[in-house]
Amino acid sequence: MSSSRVLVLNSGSSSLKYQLLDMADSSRLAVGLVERIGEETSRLKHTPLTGGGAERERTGPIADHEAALKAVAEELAADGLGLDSPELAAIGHRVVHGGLKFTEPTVIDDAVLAEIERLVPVAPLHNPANITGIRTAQALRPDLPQVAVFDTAFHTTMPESAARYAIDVATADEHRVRRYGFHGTSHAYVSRATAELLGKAPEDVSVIVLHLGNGASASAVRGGRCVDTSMGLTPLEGLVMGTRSGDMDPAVIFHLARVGGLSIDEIDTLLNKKSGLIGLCGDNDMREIRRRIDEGDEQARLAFDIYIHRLKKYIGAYYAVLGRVDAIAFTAGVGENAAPVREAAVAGLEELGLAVDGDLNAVRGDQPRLISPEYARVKVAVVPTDEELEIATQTYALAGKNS
Ligand SMILES: Nc1ncnc2c1ncn2[C@@H]1O[C@H](COP(=O)(O)OP(=O)(O)O)[C@@H](O)[C@H]1O
Ligand SMILES: CC(=O)OP(=O)(O)O
Ligand SMILES: [Mg+2]
Repeated sequence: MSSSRVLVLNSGSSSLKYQLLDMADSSRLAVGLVERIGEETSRLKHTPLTGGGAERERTGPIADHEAALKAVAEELAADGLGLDSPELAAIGHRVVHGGLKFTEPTVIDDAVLAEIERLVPVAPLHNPANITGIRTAQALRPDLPQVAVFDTAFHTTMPESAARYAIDVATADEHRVRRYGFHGTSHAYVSRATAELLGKAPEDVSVIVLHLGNGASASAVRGGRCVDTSMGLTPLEGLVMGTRSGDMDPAVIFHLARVGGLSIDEIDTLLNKKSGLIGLCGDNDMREIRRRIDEGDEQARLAFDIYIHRLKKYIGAYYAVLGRVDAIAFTAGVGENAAPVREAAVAGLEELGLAVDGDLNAVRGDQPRLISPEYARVKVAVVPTDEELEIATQTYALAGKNS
């Protein structure tokens, strides 16, 4: 029997997203999500996409990522798609921080795992969950190749002028302090798909990608290579996010510690989990924020305006970094769905050749599409990201064929 299936695991700080794909035709066999891991109200939503089974849900406490993956394995087994299947060729893991060492997808062995572990201090929300996912998957299928696909890999092409902070070089080098960038799998996929939408080769286009999910980042991509991105040492820098502050004067931290009396851990939690949209208005879901704005809520309005102001600054900055821009691509939950965000981010940039057509912007869909008017010199696009398909493709290319 040929083995062409790949299981993709994307472990977040409190969630586990997964997809089982058949790489013979890149089709999805099952997809699902475990949310609120570690809380009393965990929820597993499993959707089989083959064999006509219906969507299923489990609620109740799921203590950690190990328990979550075991529950996922049970759901898959119930559909005859269990992890013990000989058709499974490999397991692909999204790993958020790969430092500078990992520039390509990598088959995981003990040394690779140790390196991912060493990077925990610079990705405290993400790498520990990734490691648990890998260990649990290894225990379930020790014979299978497990592949790490790194968020940071695509950004390793950034020039030193973009990657370095302007701090003492010896200190920076000693502690590996530099800008790594994240969401790279998405930036790579979306920049390529945008070139395709324009009918051009990736080598021939310059694109600004705006990945606006709960975490959010922008990137400047020239000829298929990343030249700058908004996230830094950790996924805290850059745009305003669902719960993260993005850019601010680093002296805010000293002030909060010295004058406010907050501990470093408290400030870490404040900036990573209680800031951004949720800190500004109490909600991190753009749907809810738009609903409140429609009802005249001033706090939601201001949160939205701050979010847009930052986004616009990055569009301008990356326009300048690239010098010439062929397209701006909006992606991820907010970028793909929130027409008012796209409209507001581009408003007033006509002098830069940028415009959004109201009717095209209002169209919903899951295919890449242009939303700029015919005359716009710089195209504006909505390009749905597919990190899982990209991870599966890379995993299968590396490990699938030999198994
Ligand atoms: N229909 C919609 N309209 C506006 N925003 C949406 C819509 N659907 C999802 N979102 C936004 O997308 C976010 C989730 O994006 P996603 O890319 O799935 O994030 P992550 O991968 O970081 O969990 C939600 O928090 C919400 O703000
Ligand atoms: C790196 C990062 O911010 O990831 P996510 O958006 O999944 O939190
Ligand atoms: Mg995401």
